[in-house]
Amino acid sequence: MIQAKLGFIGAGNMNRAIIDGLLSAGVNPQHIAVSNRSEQKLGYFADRGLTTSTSNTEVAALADVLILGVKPAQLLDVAQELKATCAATKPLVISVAAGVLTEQIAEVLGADTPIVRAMPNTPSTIGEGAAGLFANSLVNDGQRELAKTIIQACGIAVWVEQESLIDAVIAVAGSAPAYFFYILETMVDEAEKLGLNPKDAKALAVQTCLGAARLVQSTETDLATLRNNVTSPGGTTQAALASFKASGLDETLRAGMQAAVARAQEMAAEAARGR
Ligand SMILES: NC(=O)C1=CN([C@@H]2O[C@H](COP(=O)(O)OP(=O)(O)OC[C@H]3O[C@@H](n4cnc5c(N)ncnc54)[C@H](OP(=O)(O)O)[C@@H]3O)[C@@H](O)[C@H]2O)C=CC1
Ligand SMILES: O=C(O)[C@@H]1CCC=N1
Repeated sequence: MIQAKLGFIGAGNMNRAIIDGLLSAGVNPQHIAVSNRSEQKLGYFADRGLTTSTSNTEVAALADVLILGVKPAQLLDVAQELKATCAATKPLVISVAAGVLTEQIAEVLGADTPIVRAMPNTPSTIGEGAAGLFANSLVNDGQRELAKTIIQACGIAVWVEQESLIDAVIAVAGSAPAYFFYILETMVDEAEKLGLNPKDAKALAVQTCLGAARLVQSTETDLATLRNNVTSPGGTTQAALASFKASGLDETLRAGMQAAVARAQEMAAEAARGR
């Protein structure tokens, strides 16, 4: 189990999801400290036995691993605030921010800073996260293992060897829970319009989503074959899929993922301009 002291900067949605995942995985709450600029969100963590503070430097001073979970636009200012503390304590830095490059963080914290960029997602909160990790050249093998252990406690994690691939991870995992929630919202709404009551509509749509995902995970059978197994020739599924195709669903999904990547690239430029 993780013995390192973990310091989380930012108590928002993503850091909270990681902390929830770590606590469910059995990480000692006394090994976790969390800061947030406003006090309100810290009560949740204090109630669970974590050290909390509105001072980022106070939390950073306690940390072997510092997880930066503020919004991208705030990340480099927060790094500036933490620079002196990090110079003294030399933590492994993990940034979960979309768009902000390790090089940009190192420009603020110092060129000798080991930095991992993690791109997790919010199902981490129930140990079902999917994350990508990239390490700069200062991260040693032990730190790589530690970073992966922390993120994997909340789900699965894969290393990418080029930082630009973190943007692909954003498109397929970081942002992607929202795509599925959006699809489910539409499916539930339409099922209601077709006459099902809201409770049954949601239960059926959500269980189908879960069942389909679990079926994929449980078998070597490829996705296209699993799809074909549902699609009787001349039947209802074929009619639905033909309608999706005719209205350009494939291109729509691809364009959405590309838009996520393009936005991540813009955010890196914005972070650079903001300083
Ligand atoms: N949400 C997601 O699904 C994912 C998010 N990410 C990344 O995670 C990061 C956080 O996103 P998310 O959790 O959604 O955002 P949230 O707005 O929920 O959380 C950000 C938190 O940072 C706090 N904060 C802001 N400035 C400071 C500061 N100077 N010092 C201390 N705390 C501060 C905010 O406090 P306050 O409440 O007082 O404003 C807020 O609680 C982003 O960089 C995002 O790119 C990555 C993958 C997925
Ligand atoms: O929407 C965002 O920018 C963040 C990054 C991935 C998920 N949420």
